[in-house]
Amino acid sequence: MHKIIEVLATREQMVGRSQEIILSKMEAAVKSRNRFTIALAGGGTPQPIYEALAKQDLPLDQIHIFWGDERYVPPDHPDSNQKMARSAWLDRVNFPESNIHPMPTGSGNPQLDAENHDRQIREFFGVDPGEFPSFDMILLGMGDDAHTASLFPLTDALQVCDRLVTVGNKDGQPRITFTIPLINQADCVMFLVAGASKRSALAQVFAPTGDANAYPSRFIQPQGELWWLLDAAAGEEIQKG
Ligand SMILES: O=C1O[C@H](COP(=O)(O)O)[C@@H](O)[C@H](O)[C@H]1O
Repeated sequence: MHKIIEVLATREQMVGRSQEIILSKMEAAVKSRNRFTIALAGGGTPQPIYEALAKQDLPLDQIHIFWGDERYVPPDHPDSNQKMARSAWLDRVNFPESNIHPMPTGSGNPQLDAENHDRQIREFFGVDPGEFPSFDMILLGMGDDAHTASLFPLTDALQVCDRLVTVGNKDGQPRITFTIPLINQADCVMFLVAGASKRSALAQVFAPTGDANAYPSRFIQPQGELWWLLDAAAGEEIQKG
């Protein structure tokens, strides 16, 4: 793993820097494999990044969009991560619908939806059960409790290591989420963390030792690059060392 931490003075600079990194990973993947696979994060932090990407001239036919987690709500629900990314980016440009791979949330059975999406991802990448595909890039946020994707502290999802997708548990509410081994198989994982409310979780995640079950972002140790892009409000202490 190659870990890079950058603290940007403002949230706007963080947006600019993340866009730069996404575009350079996209260009490299399209050049070498004719395809760029990216999993998006939900929450408030990445929205301006998606809005900025919507203004770029991108090779849309070669970009495949997935999500690292999803709230268990219909796709047009205000809490839906898919809805946020569609309104901020995907619906603003001419994205081929067949390149958009949302997490299903419609069966009424979160376990079944997780299994179906697991199979969809395997079919897309052509991998057998027991194998983990490598996304070119996975974007992640981090909550004030150090959760990432929908991997919440002290929940069963943290122990799942034989599947790509599982059911997360946010205060008793189901979510659909990538598993830790799927995230860790990525070529590049980029955390986007902004705001002073994230400081204490960041201190726990960056501490030399600690309990990853209590601070799940500690589990994220990809085989490729790990970027932490922080704004100054979140990263003040980290910057001081
Ligand atoms: O619930 C979620 O929260 C995290 C963090 O969101 P943020 O608003 O603090 O940036 C997000 O990464 C995740 O995708 C989302 O479902």
